[in-house]
Parts: sequence; structure tokens; C-alpha cells
Amino acid sequence: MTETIQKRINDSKAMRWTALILIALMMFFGYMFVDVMSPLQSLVEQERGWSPSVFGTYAASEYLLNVFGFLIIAGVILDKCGIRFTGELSASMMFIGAAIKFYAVSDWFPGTGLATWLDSWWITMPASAKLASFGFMIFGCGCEMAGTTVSKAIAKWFKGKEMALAMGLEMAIARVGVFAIFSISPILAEKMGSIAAPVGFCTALVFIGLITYTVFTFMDRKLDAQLGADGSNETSDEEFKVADLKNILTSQIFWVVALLCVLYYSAIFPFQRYGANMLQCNLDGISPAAASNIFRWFPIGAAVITPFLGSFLDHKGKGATMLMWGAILLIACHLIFAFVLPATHSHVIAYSTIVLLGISFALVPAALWPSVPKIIDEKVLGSAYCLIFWVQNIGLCFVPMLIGSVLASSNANNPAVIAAKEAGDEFIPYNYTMPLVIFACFGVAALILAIYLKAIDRKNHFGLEEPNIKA
Ligand SMILES: C[C@H](N)C(=O)N[C@@H](CCCCN)C(=O)O
Repeated sequence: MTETIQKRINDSKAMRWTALILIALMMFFGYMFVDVMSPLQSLVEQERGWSPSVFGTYAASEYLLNVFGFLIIAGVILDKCGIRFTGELSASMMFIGAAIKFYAVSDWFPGTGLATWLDSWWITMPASAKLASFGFMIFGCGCEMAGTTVSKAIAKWFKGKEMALAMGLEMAIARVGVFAIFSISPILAEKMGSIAAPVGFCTALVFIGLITYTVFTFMDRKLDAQLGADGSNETSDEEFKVADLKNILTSQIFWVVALLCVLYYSAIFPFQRYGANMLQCNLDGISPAAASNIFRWFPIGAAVITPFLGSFLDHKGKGATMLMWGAILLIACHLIFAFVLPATHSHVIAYSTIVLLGISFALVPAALWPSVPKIIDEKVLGSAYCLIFWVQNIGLCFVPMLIGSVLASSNANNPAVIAAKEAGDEFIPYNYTMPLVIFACFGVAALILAIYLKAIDRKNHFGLEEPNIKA
């Protein structure tokens, strides 16, 4: 008797890579929206009166609801309702949040009753900033929930296949989005004569992301029909129970990964905010544009390398070792920025350290996210990703504030800073040594956790050093 083996939709290379492109587009547009206002800080100050501290409050609002528990609920929704519902919900929240923020910075908002009321309390925060922060908070919930949904979707579609390459490509595409918006946003704002133009443009793109994810859900429905699942919990036969969260939270390896994640990313994303200014301060006050030109090689370098490292992980493994090397490079780079760059003012050292940091930013994400399905039961994978994001978001919300205050206090008696402020100079030559040493310390703690992770993997055989594709 001949046995016919039923081919599934994700067994077709073309179909699973099409699925990846559709979900990655949602994240590409999402990451563009996250940073659409980042290069417009001074313009927003001129047009809407947002001071640097108002801008800081607005930036932190992205993570606020997530930190106060939304991501925990998101994990339960993801594991209970599945990737289709949760993806659609997150994409819709991203769009609604984006639309609110667009309205807040548009010319239609000032003079309305809502604007008058919002201006009547907490007067240091303009009405436009309050409403934009509210929108960004809703967007941030959607975007982080989408990030975890996408990881779970890739784990489902690429299980036993090129999973790490797919996750690497998804992150690479998202990083290209950041690079693209840093270039496009100032041009759009200048050509259209308003900050609302790039925000409106990205809001439209976020809507397109909702459409591309909707197309993916039809493909995923087909995969579920082939898997014989009912569509509510697509990847597991067993029903998810909220009590399962206890198993994650009491798992030692979960905490090692979550802490490694928060420590590593706290030395990356908050550094990204200050990186260009740090280069300016250490390279004899080069222009902000010249500093950005050097700094943009960081995300773009990571974007180029991440898929290759993902492919390496699929075929050769060595995930825990990659995490260790990523942390070592991170420490080395922050120490070079802290001590070597101020002493040499060398552009060559600046460029090569940025490239090295880009390699680190490829090594860790490429190894970290595909390792989670190896250590966590599939039926609680969504919750595990969300809980890791939750711990990470706490760091991303508070570390920028810590760095900002350390930068201010460590420069309080800096004569060059005092003189520049007294002269009313636009450029303040801060000394970044202390913040950079703090970033390096995060790297040291991440390295210790990576070494420990490798040791417990060797003892308990989680397979972190194993390839995803078995020959
Ligand atoms: C900021 C966000 N929580 C995050 O950690 N992003 C990661 C990618 C996570 C996996 C996405 N499917 C990043 O490296 O950008």
C-alpha cells in the first residue's frame, strides 16, 4: 500500500516566504511609524512648542501601558485567541493609535474644544503633545503585541525549516524601515511645510500593514485547515490555560533569557537615542547631519548581517555562543566610545566601532528570538514572548531617563558645558563617559547571563547550540 504524504501550504518555499513578506511588511511600516518624529525634534519644538522634556515624555508614552501590564494581557490573548485574531487586533490598534497621533499634530486639532480642554491642565505639556502621546501609547501596545505575534507566527510557519533566517529577515526588514524613515521624514516635512505630512504618510503605511496582515490570515487559515486545528489555538493540541503562566514565571531559563534581553537591549535602543550626539561631542563638534551619517551604519549594518547569522543558526546552531559574542562586542564598543574616542577623536575608530556594534546588534537578536521556541512549550509561546517583551519594555522605558539624568549630573561641573550654555551655543559638548560606562556594565551583566545560559543549556540539553534544520 502506498502512503500519500499531504503537503502543507508552508511546505512550499514560495508560500512560506510570501507569508513572511506579508507579516514583515506590517512590522516594516510599524517601525517606520515609531521613528517618524525622531528626526523632527527641533521642528516639533518650533511648530508645536514641544520642549525637549515634552518630547521625552511623548517618546516614553510608547511603552507606558505595556509596562503597566498590557503586554501580560497581550500574551494571554495571543495564546488563547491565536495569531490571526491577535495580529489583526494589534495592526488595528497600531492604526487607531497612529491616526490619533496624526490628528494631534495636524492643523485640524488646534482650536477644537478637545484642544482647549487638554490645554487647561498640566500646562507644560501642550494639548497636541498630550493627544499625540495618548495615540502613541495605543500604537505602542499594538506594535509590541504585533512584534510577539509575528515571532509566534514565524515559529509556526517555519518550524523545522529556516526559522532563524526568517526571524532575521523580518528584523532586518524592520531596521531598513527605521533607516528609511530617518531619511524620508525630514524631506517630507520640509516639502509639505508641516510635521503632520510624514506622520500622515506613515499612518497610511500602517493601514497598508493591516491589509498585508489580513492577506496573511487567509493563508494561515488554510494552513490550519491542513493541520486539522480549529483556529483558536493554531499550533497546539492542548488548550492554553492562564495558570500556565505560572510555569513560565517559575522557569529559571525564562528569567535568564528575559534578563539577558532587557540588559542587552537597554544598552542598544536607549543608546540609539544619544548615539549621534555622542559622536558629535567626541568628534570635535561635527554637524548633527555628519554625526547621523556615521550613526546610520549601525541599524543598516545590523540589517545586512542579521539574516546571514540567522541562516548560520539554522544550519550550524551555536545560539548561546552567538549571544556571548554579541555581549562581548557590546562591552568592547561602549568602552571604546567611552575612553578611546574622546582621546583620539578618530573618525576611523568611530566608523569601525559603529560597524562592530552593528555586528553585535545582529548577533544577539538573530540568536535570542529563535531560541525562545526551544526553551518554552509551544502552547505558551505567545505568553513567553510577551513576558520577555514586558521585562524588556521596563528597561526601555526607564533606562533613557536614567541615562539622561546621569548625563546631566556627570556634566554639572564640566567647564566646557557650562561655557557653552552661558554663551547660548546650540551645540553643548557633553562628556559621555559615565553613560557609556553604564551601557558597558549592562553588557557585562548580559555576558554573565549568556555564559550561564550556555552552561544550563549544556546540562539540560535545550538545544540552544543545535541547528534548527537537522540534515
Ligand atoms: C522593541 C521590541 N520589543 C523588540 O524587542 N524588538 C526586537 C525584535 C523582536 C522580534 C520581532 N518579531 C528588535 O530587535 O527589534
